[in-house]
Amino acid sequence: MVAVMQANNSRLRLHDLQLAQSGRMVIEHLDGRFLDGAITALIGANGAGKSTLIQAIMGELRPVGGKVICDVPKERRAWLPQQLALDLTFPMSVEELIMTGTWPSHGALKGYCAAHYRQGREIMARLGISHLAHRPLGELSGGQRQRALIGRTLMQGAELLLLDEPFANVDIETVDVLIDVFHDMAKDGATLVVVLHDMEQLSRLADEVLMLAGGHGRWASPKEILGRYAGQPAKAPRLPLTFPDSIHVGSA
Ligand SMILES: Nc1ncnc2c1ncn2[C@@H]1O[C@H](COP(=O)(O)OP(=O)(O)OP(=O)(O)O)[C@@H](O)[C@H]1O
Repeated sequence: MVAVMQANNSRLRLHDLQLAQSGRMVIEHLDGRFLDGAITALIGANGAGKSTLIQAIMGELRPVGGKVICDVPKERRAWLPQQLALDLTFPMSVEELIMTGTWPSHGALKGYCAAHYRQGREIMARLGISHLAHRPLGELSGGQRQRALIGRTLMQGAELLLLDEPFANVDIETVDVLIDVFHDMAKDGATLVVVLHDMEQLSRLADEVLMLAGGHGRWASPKEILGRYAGQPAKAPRLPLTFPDSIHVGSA
């Protein structure tokens, strides 16, 4: 567990960040910081650049200008793509998947000690999947699979967790369990960045919001965003392609 940070601390900062895909600019001159011990919702219309920003934070996409400054060690960073992007057909059980969370810091070849197995069992109990420990991943429901994947990030002791639509294809009970787990991770000092499209989930989860539109980013409080989009269907808010003037613009 990491120590709880002061609210104004940040181990993840963006400085004049400019990102492109295949030579086309996607994000221009983005500044700001993600608070430690907080959950930031990353929102924007399809194609606004949410996944592009996450790729850059993970170091998988080189900025064309500016930089991402991340003080979280690589072995404590976790990135969970959209479920559809994952191939979970390989023969591995839930427990085996969760234990791989030790690999980034412990290595893949050393094997596991009793303490690792104990921790793995505690994590499965916390996520309500103890009964699935020996179930192959390919035989899980969407919600069960998502709990197992989050279990792996807990085993890793992730201090920076990037999640791309973590509640897509997930049952309501799993949403409740995962929201509690994410809040607990933030309380322990982790930095969470969550791509969301659902305003109800945003209201339950987010401490702050980064909205992307038209190549630019705006920082806002959940209250401001919810005030503006409250009247829209929770599942399909029409997020703007450009910014409404009344959204407060935060600073780095
Ligand atoms: N590998 C790629 N090659 C070329 N263009 C890309 C690539 N990946 C993304 N893009 C383009 O970059 C822009 C931003 O895409 P990105 O996937 O970051 O958006 P997003 O906000 O995550 O969208 P969605 O909500 O649909 O997941 C889009 O115009 C997209 O077509």
